[in-house]
Amino acid sequence: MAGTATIPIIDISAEGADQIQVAKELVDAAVEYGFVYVRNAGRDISTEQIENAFGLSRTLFASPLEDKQRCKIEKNNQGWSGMHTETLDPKTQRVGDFKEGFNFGTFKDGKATQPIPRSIEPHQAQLAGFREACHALCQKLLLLFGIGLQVDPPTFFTSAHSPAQPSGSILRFLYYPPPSATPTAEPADVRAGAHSDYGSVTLLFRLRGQAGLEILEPAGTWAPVPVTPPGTEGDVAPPILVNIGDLLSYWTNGLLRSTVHRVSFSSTPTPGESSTDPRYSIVYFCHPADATPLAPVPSARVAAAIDGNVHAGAGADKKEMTAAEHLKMRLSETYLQMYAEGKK
Ligand SMILES: O=C(O)CCC(=O)C(=O)O
Ligand SMILES: [Fe+2]
Repeated sequence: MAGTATIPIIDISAEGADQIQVAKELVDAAVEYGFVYVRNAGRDISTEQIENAFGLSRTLFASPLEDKQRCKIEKNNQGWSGMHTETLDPKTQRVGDFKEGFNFGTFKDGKATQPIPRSIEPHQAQLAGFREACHALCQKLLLLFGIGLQVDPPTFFTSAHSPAQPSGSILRFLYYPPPSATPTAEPADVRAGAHSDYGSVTLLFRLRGQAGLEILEPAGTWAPVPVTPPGTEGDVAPPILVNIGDLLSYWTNGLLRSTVHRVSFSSTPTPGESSTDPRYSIVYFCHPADATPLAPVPSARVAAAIDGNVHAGAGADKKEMTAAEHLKMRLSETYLQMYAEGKK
């Protein structure tokens, strides 16, 4: 598949896999690409759980508009965002993203702690379970990063991501209407503007056949990221796409790369994929506990990255802040309008 992104595929839960070797491969992928496919044999998150989550997403976005509007996104980053509400790349976008989103914060005793559309109220426990499974997978990845970077102790990142503490972690459903329903879209418009994610690690679930995601390669060209990369066609579910967010890149002095990506209407089609249908994706943005100071990571490899500054930008003008301060800084750039209104 010429032109498609080269992203390593790793099976972190294969029986008998050597965890040191897996950790090394994961770190190498994060340093070089910022993205990695985690092969999904249903061991970490079951196929049924993922299918159910996509089913709930369809139900949610098909809810009456008033019901979604009742749950509008607030400064806590939870709730529904309508078409064009979010502008991920304000410098280049003529108009906001052609998408709807719904951000779920925490659940308590299987119940949401925020307003949610009536249609999904009976299914809150399922959503809570899915969010928990996503967080557990992120913890597994964060432990592997600790091992692969020889952080002392290797649980340095996982302890900072305790699910019991308040954090910016968000489970997000996304719906991109079909181009036939967005006749005002111009050729240069995008379904989701170019951006890098804000947190530590992101999990992305996609559906076979639905194109659109592209990453910005070092040469400055956009490369499509197939849902089903070669060799995974026979897997029970497409691999889960994992990428490094700005916070983890910042925390590791830019050693782990936070790669810019977008969702376009017209990415070069990968065989078997198209952009003509509605597109659904599910994202889990994993963040450390709010109070976590983004202090130096006790790893010789990370420390060495300060001078080399492998990827300029992320860690370049480093000042110590907490995870919550880092998130606030990034959110205020995306929801310009909401934050401007707040300032009035
Ligand atoms: O929908 C997708 O495939 C990507 C979404 C994304 O990058 C995001 O929400 O941060
Ligand atoms: Fe993203």
